Amino acid sequence: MAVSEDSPDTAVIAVRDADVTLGVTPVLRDVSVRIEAGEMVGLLGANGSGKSTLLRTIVGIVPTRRGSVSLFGRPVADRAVHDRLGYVPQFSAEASSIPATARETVATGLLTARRWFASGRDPRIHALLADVGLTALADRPVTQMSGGQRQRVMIARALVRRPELLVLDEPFSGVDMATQRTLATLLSRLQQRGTTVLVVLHELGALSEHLTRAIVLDHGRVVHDGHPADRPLIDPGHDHAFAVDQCLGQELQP
Ligand SMILES: Nc1ncnc2c1ncn2[C@@H]1O[C@H](COP(=O)(O)OP(=O)(O)OP(=O)(O)O)[C@@H](O)[C@H]1O
Repeated sequence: MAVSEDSPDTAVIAVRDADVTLGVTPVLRDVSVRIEAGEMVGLLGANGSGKSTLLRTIVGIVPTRRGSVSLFGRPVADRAVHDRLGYVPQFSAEASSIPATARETVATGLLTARRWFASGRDPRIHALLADVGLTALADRPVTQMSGGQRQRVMIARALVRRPELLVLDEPFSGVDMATQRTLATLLSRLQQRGTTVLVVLHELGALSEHLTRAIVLDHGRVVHDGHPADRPLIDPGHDHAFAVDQCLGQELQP
């Protein structure tokens, strides 16, 4: 979605004309994305299309070479916005090596520069473990959990400081269909309570009926941005028709 330079900054996420290069590889090209409060947006695209890089750019881990990112109307470099943000990276990158129980892992979400100690007995942690259906496994080491259980621990950890914006990178990856439905219901409940959700997906899957918008990336560019139920006819000769069709299952124009 194009964003004009002088539009007011009411968006929870505003990425403007962003180029991102990793090493010498251009990964994102001229990306503009605007997400308003209370939306639940799916970010889709083939492997290597730049989804994780865009998420990392949005949370301030990866810098833009050109363009800008703001959260809640402030530059992403402003540390104040990070208190309002929960980020769940792809679980294999973080959770699989954590030598801690579910309770301890969720408690680390309370750590801040000002508060070095977080008790695993904090009532918030108990409530969040119940929300994600892990009360019975609270004292099990994360390393002994299934992929879906680890995802739920990491989501609970991201929620412990009650973020207004929750950003998740492929939370359904390696997760069985029943757990995907549980996670989809959880995310939908959060959205109904007012949390803005941005989630990287390989396919619309269990979240399709809950998304307010689907954004498709192809080779580092936004090639579709609309409601998941939108079925625009796409010229099959269009450069990005295949990518959009693969992600959204749309009818191509004969
Ligand atoms: N550190 C890096 N240095 C150079 N290129 C990188 C680096 N990290 C990722 N890339 C490249 O950037 C491109 C986008 O990667 P990214 O992980 O953002 O894609 P993705 O859409 O999330 O893929 P997947 O669905 O496989 O997770 C890929 O071509 C990848 O090889």
